Amino acid sequence: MTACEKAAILVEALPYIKEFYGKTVVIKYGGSAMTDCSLKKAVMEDIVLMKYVGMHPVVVHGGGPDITRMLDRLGISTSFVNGLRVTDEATMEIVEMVLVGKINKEIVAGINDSGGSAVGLSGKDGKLIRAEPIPGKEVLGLVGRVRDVNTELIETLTERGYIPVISPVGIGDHGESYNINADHVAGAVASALKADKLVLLTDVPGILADKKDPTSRISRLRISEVDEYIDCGIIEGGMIPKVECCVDALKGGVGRTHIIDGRVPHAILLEVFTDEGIGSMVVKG
Ligand SMILES: Nc1ncnc2c1ncn2[C@@H]1O[C@H](COP(=O)(O)OP(=O)(O)O)[C@@H](O)[C@H]1O
Ligand SMILES: CC(=O)N[C@@H](CCC(=O)OP(=O)(O)O)C(=O)O
Repeated sequence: MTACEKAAILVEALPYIKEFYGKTVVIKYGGSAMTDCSLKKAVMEDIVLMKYVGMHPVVVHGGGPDITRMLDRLGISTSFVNGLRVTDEATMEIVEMVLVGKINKEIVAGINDSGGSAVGLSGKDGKLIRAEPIPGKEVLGLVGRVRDVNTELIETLTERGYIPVISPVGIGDHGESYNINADHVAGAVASALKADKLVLLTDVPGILADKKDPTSRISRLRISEVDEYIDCGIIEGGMIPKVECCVDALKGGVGRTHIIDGRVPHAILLEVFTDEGIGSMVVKG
């Protein structure tokens, strides 16, 4: 690549840097996209770069595959209903250990190693994510939904130059833990902060019309089309909470929502700073 071409790439980013200067971008980093080390490093670098050009990235992470691996090792069986893990007390203990104790600290260390200052928080810290059981879903046990987000804590950190990294474990009225799908937490955090963008990183090129065909990406999906896609089974499993979270976020005042392929190196940079629209956008209407 010539020096001129390199400069052209930097200049292409200029309008986006200007547009998002001082704006909040919530990034959901899903367990399925946490595969190899170089990809993880690229995600950390993208987040740190966003911070240094004046945006306020806020990270919400998942870790479903790691939780499942740990439950397997301990001989605890696990199951999902519409993408949500059925969570009894023994499962909750492992969910919290893996998400808060392991994955959160790995991401914090990775961001710090790439030159940022990350602060790891579970939903219990500063009552960040107050949660309650999902009505009518008793079968899911300790799975919760977000009742309230302590935005002041997040804003205090971001304004002082820190990058908050949030685990999707909520706190109930009596200090009890709730397992919340990380997509739902990301959507609720983005809405509460009135974020400009919500970016969900996962392990597929976006919402696919045919899950077996990676070229069948739907680049824009309107809110009004979502139920039909879920009812006919095109969107299923782990993609359901993702799309629902985009819908809730848009209704909650978030500017744009994107589901992108975290297996593409520097997918966040491509999404935020270039003209290339990657992944799927869920839009109003
Ligand atoms: N229509 C669809 N398009 C793409 N992926 C889909 C679709 N329906 C279901 N999926 C599944 O959703 C998965 C992503 O959700 P999940 O595994 O929970 O990811 P993450 O850990 O990133 O939250 C994909 O790997 C895919 O198997
Ligand atoms: C209720 C529920 O399903 N909680 C999720 C929390 C982690 C998560 O959401 O991880 P991903 O983003 O990697 O899927 C779970 O137990 O797997």
